[in-house]
Amino acid sequence: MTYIEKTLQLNDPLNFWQAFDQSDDRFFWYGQGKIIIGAGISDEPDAPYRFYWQDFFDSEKKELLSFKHYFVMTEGRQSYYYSGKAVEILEQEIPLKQHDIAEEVSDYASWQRLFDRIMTAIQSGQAEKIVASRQLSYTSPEDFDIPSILKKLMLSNPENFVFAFDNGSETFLGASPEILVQKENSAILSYALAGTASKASDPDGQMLLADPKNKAEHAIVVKKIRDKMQAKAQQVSTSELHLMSLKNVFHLRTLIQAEDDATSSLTDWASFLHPTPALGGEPSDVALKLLKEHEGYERGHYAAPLGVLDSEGNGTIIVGIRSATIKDNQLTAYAGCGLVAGSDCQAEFDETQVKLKTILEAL
Ligand SMILES: C=C(O[C@@H]1C=C(C(=O)O)C=C[C@H]1O)C(=O)O
Repeated sequence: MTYIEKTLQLNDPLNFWQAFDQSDDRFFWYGQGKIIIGAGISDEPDAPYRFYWQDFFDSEKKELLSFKHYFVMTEGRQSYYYSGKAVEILEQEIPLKQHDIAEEVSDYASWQRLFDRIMTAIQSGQAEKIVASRQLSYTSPEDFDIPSILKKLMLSNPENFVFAFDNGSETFLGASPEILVQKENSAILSYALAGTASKASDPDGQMLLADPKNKAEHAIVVKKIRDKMQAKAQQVSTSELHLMSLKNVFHLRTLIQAEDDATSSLTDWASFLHPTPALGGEPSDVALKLLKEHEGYERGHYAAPLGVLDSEGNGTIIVGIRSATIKDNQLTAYAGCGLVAGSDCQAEFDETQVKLKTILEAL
């Protein structure tokens, strides 16, 4: 083992994030009671964790990164793993900041154009479902404060996975509710997460659970993930359809599980399942081609696989939704939703507005 372990007792784990130079690559992960922070790229073969990311469209663009320094917090116990020289972690109060953001210009006209294109493809039978998205830009008079945003994301979204990847020049961060694939030895799990209602209009989610359009949209995702899992693993099972309750929305969720003794790696699984019809569409090739041509921006990390693997190769890969890219005082946020026959342009736009709140409420 080239890593040395030291016990820490930080009042705020974000002090670890802060301890590294702005030019160091860093990643942050919070989910299922665990916090993992990595800093300073390393080529050590025996890192305790590795961080994975993949581009949304370009499957060749992906990386599995190891770091020199790790902060790991599980069940209240904190460890610092380092290879080389330890860095002193100073304890400071990390204040919650309120950013004074300038309103974005309305993009409804371009949303309507994209919506019309997609609905034409759906109505002519070329596709069953296509997930359209928006990119919005915001400016703050001061640089955005990443630790403050991460803290707010964790406080408001305990059910989500909060993540950040800082490549030394910009930060991609968010609070995603959606597991693309989780692996615990031979046990594989994926979420079919599609179908959304705002809590403001459907306070207990019962309208969503009974809604035929949302259920049909959801069923497309379940079928695709289940069929794909069946091609690669045994004992594929699906849970009952149920609600996932988040801060501002409910989603329809079905858990899909399988046993894989054939030793496909977690990252193989991620590349195999991505993009599910929850983020791309069905058929996938038709949806991706249309999105590439007409969405009007490059998705990059948005809706793309991103996650953490331990030294045994077990871990969790989520999709980078409810997310934003931040560079200094500029922020670009993303939100999308699935379009199917019967979708309404204004209602879908409103759904993306509610999804954007995950990021906007953390600023
Ligand atoms: C595309 C996004 O979310 C996805 C789309 C959903 C939907 O259309 O109902 C629900 C959850 C996610 O799979 C997003 O948040 O940007």
